[in-house]
This record gives sequence, structure tokens and C-alpha cells, in this order.
Amino acid sequence: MTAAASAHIDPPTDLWPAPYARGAVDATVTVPGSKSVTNRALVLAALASEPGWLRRPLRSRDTLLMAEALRTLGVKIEEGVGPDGSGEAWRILPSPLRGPATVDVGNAGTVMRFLPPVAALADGPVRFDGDPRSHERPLHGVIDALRVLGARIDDESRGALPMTVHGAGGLDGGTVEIDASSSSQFVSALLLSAPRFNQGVEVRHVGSRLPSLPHIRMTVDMLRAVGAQVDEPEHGGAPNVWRVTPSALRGRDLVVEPDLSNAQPFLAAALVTGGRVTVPDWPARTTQPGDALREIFTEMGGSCELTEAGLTFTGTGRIHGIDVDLGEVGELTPGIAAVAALADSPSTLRGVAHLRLHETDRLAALTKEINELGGDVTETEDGLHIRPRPLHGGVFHTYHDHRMATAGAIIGLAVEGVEIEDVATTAKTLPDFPTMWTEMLGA
Ligand SMILES: O=C(O)C1=C[C@@H](OP(=O)(O)O)[C@@H](O)[C@H](O)C1
Ligand SMILES: C=C(OP(=O)(O)O)C(=O)O
Repeated sequence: MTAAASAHIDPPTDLWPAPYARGAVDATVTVPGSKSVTNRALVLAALASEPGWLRRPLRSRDTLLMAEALRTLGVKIEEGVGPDGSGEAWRILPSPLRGPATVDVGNAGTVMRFLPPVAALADGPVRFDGDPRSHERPLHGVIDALRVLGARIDDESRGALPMTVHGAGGLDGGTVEIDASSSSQFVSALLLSAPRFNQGVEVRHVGSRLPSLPHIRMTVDMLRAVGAQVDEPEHGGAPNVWRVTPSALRGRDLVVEPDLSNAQPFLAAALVTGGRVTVPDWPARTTQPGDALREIFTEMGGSCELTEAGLTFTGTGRIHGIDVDLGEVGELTPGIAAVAALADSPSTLRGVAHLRLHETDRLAALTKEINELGGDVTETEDGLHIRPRPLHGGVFHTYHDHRMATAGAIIGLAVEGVEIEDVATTAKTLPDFPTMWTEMLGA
């Protein structure tokens, strides 16, 4: 091989000029289904004792990886229209779970955490691997707990991917203590499969903070909706113990709610441009953390109204800073940080130390990228301090993080010349983002 042929050549950087808003947006934006609901529903349907339907599922990298992994384990997932003939749907036909199998988790926290307990129920080895970042994201809570509950796992990297779960056709289950302070998904993962464990499960969180409680509530609600019995005694006002009784699960006909965290950049556009955006089908009641945007973005200067048409969010063009604990709604942090960088007063975002272990180290990435556009952001122990300053154009790097890309697009609305690196990374949860964004702006 010649020196030139062996030299490492960086691929050309893919830059997307973020559209600058010349006026107030006025748009209705239909947001695809929730990632968190779709992937929980797929797992529960795969573990059920009868077929189920999933209508308006999200079709994005994370959910297609989940569907593909379940197919590899023997579950049939067919394309179809829902039983009432409306909308696109998946029909899920559970079958005995089989190994050997190989699961690609990509960089999906839901796939890498929710599927190892399912694999323990398969009748052979299941190998898990994914993107380089998946090797760095914490998984010890799931691995250690599954071992206590009776599973055999080879994790050559000790507590991380890649690993092999040696499915034995069933799992004892029982009582386990875990530290879920680095990810709520450890708790959700164990609860979702627990009705199929011989003794069910009792999970006790023993760590310091427990992030993303609404996502654990989503798990509990969705389990109950398919007939599982879940008890969650409260401790100091919040649950820290969950008990799931062994039982058969019903097949469900579920219409997936729009992804309210993916609605965030569009609502932010109303706030930033002093415009108006309506998101149809905004649920009146939901466990999705994105529902907190109604309160957070209102405090930051807008107003919202929930009607038959959906949620209409209206901005005034003035954005105020905010001091807020985002521990329960961590995945909203990049979008809130982007809006905060454009505000008329400083912001402090707290309670999100665990974001250092998300798709990328989000606290470091937001600090670096906003500061490179002229901003003044500092990392704190558990969040960000953002002092707004006039920003200028430049490249906004995204680190394979969909929410970094949408955060950069929000800033680009108000700052001319922002270019988003690898906007295609939004395909993790919202493949049509660039088109939806330009359509919202009337381009
Ligand atoms: O269970 C879920 O669907 C999720 C839980 C949260 O994870 P962490 O608790 O790891 O933050 C959230 O950030 C992620 O986007 C989705
Ligand atoms: C943290 C996120 O994803 P994951 O499910 O991969 O943890 C996210 O979507 O913001």
C-alpha cells in the first residue's frame, strides 16, 4: 500500500446552512410519534401472549433498530393499516424468543437497555453491539441486575457493550438493588420484561438522584395498560421501589402520541421569532417529558393554548432567561440551552449531570458550540450557566447527537450564517427534520 493510500483522509464535512428566519413563523407542524412510546410498545407487544397493533409508530433510526432487533429474536412485525383502516401501523405477532442472534443497538439508549432483559428470555446467546458511543454509555445497572436475577452475561468490557446475554429460555427474577442515577432506563428496562420473569421483580433504586422520572412513569403506565400489576410504594414523595408481578400481557391497539421532545425545536421557533406554531394531536394527558415545555417556554416568554387543533405556542420575540432543574426532563436541555443563549437575561440549567453520558457529553458539547459562535456558557457540576451575548455565524458541530443538530437549528433562526454539521444525525428520532424545518419557515 502506498503512503498516500494508507493515509487517513477525513470525509468531507457535511454542512447544512441553518435557515435564518426573516420574519415571524406561522405554521402547523405535524410531529411524528414518540420514540419512547414506540420502543416501549414494541417491547411489550413482543412479550405479549397475543398479537397487537401499533398505529402511527415513529419510524426513525432508534425505532427501526428496535423493530429489527425484535425480528432477529423471532418476533414478526408486519406493515399494515390499523384495524379501523386508518393510518400506517405495525402488527406485532409475538413468537418464542430465539437465539443465537445479533442485535445492533446503534446509539439508542432504549435498545441497549430495554433488550438485554428480553434476550435473557430467549433460548440462546444474543450478542449486543452498536456505534462506538454505545460502548461508552452506562449499562452496568442492567448487566449487574440481570446477573442477580439469574442471567449469564459475557461483558468483556465489564459493564458496557459489546456483550453477549446467554438466554436460557427464561429468567428467575426476584429482588434487586440498582443505582439508576446515570440513567432511568435501567429501571424501565427491568420493569418492562419483568412480567415474564418467573418471580417477577422488585427493583430498588439506591443511588443519589434518579433522573427522568416521567419516563419511568411512562413505563409503569404502559405496563398497566397491557394488564401487568405494578406497585410503586412512595419514599419521600417519589417512588424508589417498583414491584412487578408475573403475568401474561395483552396485545394492545395503541395509537402513538406525537413526540413532544421532537416538537421542541418547532415550539422554540415560535418563541425565537415571535411567531406562532401549532402542533396537532398534543395529548391532554401524557407521561412524556416534553409536556413540560408548555410551562418552561411560557416562563421564557411565550404563551400557549391547548385546543381541539392541538397545542398552539405563541412567542413575543422577547426571550427571558430561566433558572430551572431539568433532572426530570433532561432530554429537553439542548433545546432549552439554545433558546437561553438568545435570551435577554442569564439562565441556569440544573440537575442534568447525567447528560454527560447521553448521545455525546451534552454539557461539554453545548458549552463548546455556543461559545464558538460568540456565546458565554460555562459548565457547572450538574448543568450549564448561560449568559447571552450577541452571537455570530459559524459551524455548529453535532457529535452524532440529534438534539445538538436541532439546538443549532434553533440558534440559526436568529443568527445568520450558522451551519450545522451532519444534520442527518437527526434521523435518530426525526428523519425528516430538515424538510419539516424549511417547510415551517415557508421556504
Ligand atoms: O426511557 C426513555 O425512553 C428515555 C429516558 C431518558 O433517559 P435517561 O434517564 O438516561 O436520561 C431520556 O433522556 C431518553 O431520551 C429516553
Ligand atoms: C438521551 C436520548 O436518547 P437515548 O434513548 O439514546 O438515551 C435522547 O433522545 O435525548
